[in-house]
Amino acid sequence: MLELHGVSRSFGDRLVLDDVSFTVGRGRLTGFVGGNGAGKTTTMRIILGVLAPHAGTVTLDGAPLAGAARSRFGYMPEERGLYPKMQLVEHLTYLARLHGFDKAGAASRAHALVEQLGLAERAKDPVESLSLGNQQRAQVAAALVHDPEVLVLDEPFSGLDPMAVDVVQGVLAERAAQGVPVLFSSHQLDVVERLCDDLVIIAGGRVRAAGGREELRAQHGTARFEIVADGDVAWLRDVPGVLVDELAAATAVFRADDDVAQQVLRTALARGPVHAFTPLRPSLAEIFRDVVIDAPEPDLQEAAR
Ligand SMILES: Nc1ncnc2c1ncn2[C@@H]1O[C@H](COP(=O)(O)OP(=O)(O)OP(=O)(O)O)[C@@H](O)[C@H]1O
Repeated sequence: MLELHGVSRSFGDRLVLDDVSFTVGRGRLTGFVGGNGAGKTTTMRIILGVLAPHAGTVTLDGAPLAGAARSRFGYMPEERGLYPKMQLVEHLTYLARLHGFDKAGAASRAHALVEQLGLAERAKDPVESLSLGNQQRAQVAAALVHDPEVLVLDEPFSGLDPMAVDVVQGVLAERAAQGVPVLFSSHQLDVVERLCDDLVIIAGGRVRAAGGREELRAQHGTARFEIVADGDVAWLRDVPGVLVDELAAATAVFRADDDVAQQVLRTALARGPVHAFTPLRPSLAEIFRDVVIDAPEPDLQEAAR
């Protein structure tokens, strides 16, 4: 397990990370979500050891990270950095050589990755001639070239079409299934919602929520239910503790706590057949609004003084 504990960092007198703590479990795809300037890249650079924290620790399975341990990390930085003139497969072979693979091993690794990321037909193309989406896939391949023990990816899904998202997600999920902690940042809440097991939501340099996707859905947002009955369900309006959001003849969406919802179901069944009764979990966008937008912005600069 990769763990950040109490990580803080300032630039000049600007505090940009404030007591950031979270874990990235083995076998879990962890999405790191936050708006522009929230502190995602800074956090990732600290994990990688590119930037030093001013306070706090980063550990892997409880052990502090030395340089050698980090050489087993795979990182896809925000600023994409492949040599534009180099052929894709040649480039990946070169990177594998830098990581200590022998010539044959490096070439076979490069070919396997090109294949896995759906770039086989582009293998001999110079990197600069690839479409943006394919360059992005190439960057993911570059982060994976040495079979890393931990994967940290800054916006790996940005600019990808839905098919490419699935390809990259498949590759990351496979690494996660092998026990690799995988942390990726994203602005695309719908993508994160679909792909990740765990979530870390950061805003203004502070972690606002972290945990399993389902756990967070259960904790945040209002519990809502949809009911589809046989006859009119307008009677719902008169049930104490029920707030009807939508009503159309035999279908309604309402808010209520779990006990009241169960009572509604019993009442509905006593009245006639119920075709569907579904808890509607809040979407990630709703949770994000709940924990980020609705929460008062902490005055980090004040806290830094
Ligand atoms: N080297 C630096 N010097 C000064 N300020 C910096 C530096 N790097 C980052 N910052 C500031 O730290 C804050 C967090 O930036 P960071 O890049 O970590 O955010 P982010 O969540 O990755 O944002 P984005 O989604 O826009 O990439 C920002 O206000 C940024 O301006």
